[in-house]
Amino acid sequence: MTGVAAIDLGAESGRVTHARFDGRRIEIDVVNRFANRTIDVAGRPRWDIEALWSDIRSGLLELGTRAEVASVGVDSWGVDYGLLRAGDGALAPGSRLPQVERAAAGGRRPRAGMHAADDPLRRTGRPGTGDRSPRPELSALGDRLSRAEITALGDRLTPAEMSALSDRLTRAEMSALGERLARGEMSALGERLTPAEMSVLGERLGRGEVLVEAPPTYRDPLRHTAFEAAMREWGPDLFYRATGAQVHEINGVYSLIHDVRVRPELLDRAERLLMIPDLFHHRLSGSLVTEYTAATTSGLFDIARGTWATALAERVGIPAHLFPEVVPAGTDVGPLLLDSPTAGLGRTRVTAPAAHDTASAIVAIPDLDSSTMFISSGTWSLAGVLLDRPVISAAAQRANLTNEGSYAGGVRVLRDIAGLWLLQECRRQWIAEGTEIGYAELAELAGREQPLRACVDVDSGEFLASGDMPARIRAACARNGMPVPETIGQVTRVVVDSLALAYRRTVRDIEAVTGTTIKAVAVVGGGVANRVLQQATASATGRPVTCWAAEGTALGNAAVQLASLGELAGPGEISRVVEASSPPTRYEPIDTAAWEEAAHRHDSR
Ligand SMILES: C[C@H](O)[C@H](O)[C@@H](O)C(=O)CO
Repeated sequence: MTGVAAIDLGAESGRVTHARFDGRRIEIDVVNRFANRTIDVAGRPRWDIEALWSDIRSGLLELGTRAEVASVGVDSWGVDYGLLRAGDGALAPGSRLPQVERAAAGGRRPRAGMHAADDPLRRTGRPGTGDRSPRPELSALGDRLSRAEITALGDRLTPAEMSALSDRLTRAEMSALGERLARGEMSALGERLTPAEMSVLGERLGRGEVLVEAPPTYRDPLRHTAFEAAMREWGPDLFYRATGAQVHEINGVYSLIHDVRVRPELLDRAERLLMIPDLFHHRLSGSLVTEYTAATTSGLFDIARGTWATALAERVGIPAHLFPEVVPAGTDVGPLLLDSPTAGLGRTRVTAPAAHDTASAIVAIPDLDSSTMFISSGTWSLAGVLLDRPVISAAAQRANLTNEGSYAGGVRVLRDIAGLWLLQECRRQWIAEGTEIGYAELAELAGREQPLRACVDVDSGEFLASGDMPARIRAACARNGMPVPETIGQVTRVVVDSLALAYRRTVRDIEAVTGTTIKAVAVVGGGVANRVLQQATASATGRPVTCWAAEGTALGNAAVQLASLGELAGPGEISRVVEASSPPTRYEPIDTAAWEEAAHRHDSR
């Protein structure tokens, strides 16, 4: 039995899960579930990274008291990033890691996060001596010494010894040694290390890379204003053609452009940009890389060439040196470096899964091919197809279909649909008004209502921000001359029907833009629990719907980690295992004529 920790962070909530693989199926247990709240910083909503970190840390430590954890990896929502600055600027930005390409090419498990040509400190005895043999007596040393003794040893060790020990030291002990280094107490050490080795050691010693500020959120009204300004100044084509990414106000690139213009000192202080999941890989292992699927959601990554869109960045004033090395999903980014780890975390590796949550979610759909439209159903509904190449065209741009990277190659051509956010916000309002109600009850109430009485365009920008969603839905219905939903059940029914019609439009647009024929729909994620929505989806699209795991993102995250550990042989075997791990639920289209008519009525408005 192999166990890994799959950490899945959504816009509304996060969870540390324990995934146990018995050779046939993966069992997912939620260790802790926590809310993901934004904090107000100078009047702007920002992600509370410290709160998330503390929840992640306590979940992991708790899991380590009762299970052996072979690996841990984080996935999260896309588009958002954090800016890091080094303690005293010793980072060597931009130098790439040939062994990652070599490992990826040879299918071997890559090892990343180090900037020197090879991890000289990990294996060599004495730098520059050509002696590359490991020194067993040193790691044995690490095993024998107590923590206090290790700290005391700090200034007597050679670089190779330092590296052997660095795997065993907690972050606090690393920084203690780092301070010594900074005080020049160990200058002798400096003389023995090459600059690349010093930078590696600096990284491992956790030179206090800190977030320049709490990351901005995609619902920040200021990103909307920055988007409009960028569209006025450069127009959509510049961004779309350079990246193949949807031209959407949620993309992180627009907050960066705003900061370049309005707060240049912020960019001057920043050394590295990391996407949200990689901010946590950094906390867990000190790594300073970004995983590919996460990078492709930034609005700054050229999916066609597989590199950062540096020409676009320079054109809009974003310093290209911020861009980190990009590694494939499944990359080992280093040993877990938690302070006082619990027993089961002593040998844990940190592995970058398909770190964009949607990319992990579709790993949990068995045998996904281009004739099936996937829907990753959570705060957002990401509806699209998996193709072997990006689709970058005027038609795709008009339909605002984006291209995002996938695990083991392939491209997700999809649309961001506002999703269950509308229902989350309605529920938040009803609870604030004193009605405690759960999602299951909301679905049940909607199921009792007459379908298709009214619907709204869930993708119109009016529903992006938070605040009294039921009133905004009623206002939109009134504005469009539709019956205004009064009760909680009626409002929920409008959300359900409107989402199902949005999925129908997306089937039609994807077929038109990509030339594929969609024969079925596969849904994964928390939304599978809403049976009324899944039945409406089948009827609105006129296709059979198969629902897979509610915790599909965590399942996909874990499967990629297990493949990286050599427990699974890759996409084919992953399909077999996720199929065995989550029995599907199927829905067949009914009353399709009514949905056809409603769609025409709605689209003709
Ligand atoms: C803004 C959304 O979070 C993002 O576009 C989407 O891809 C996602 O990550 C949903 O979880």
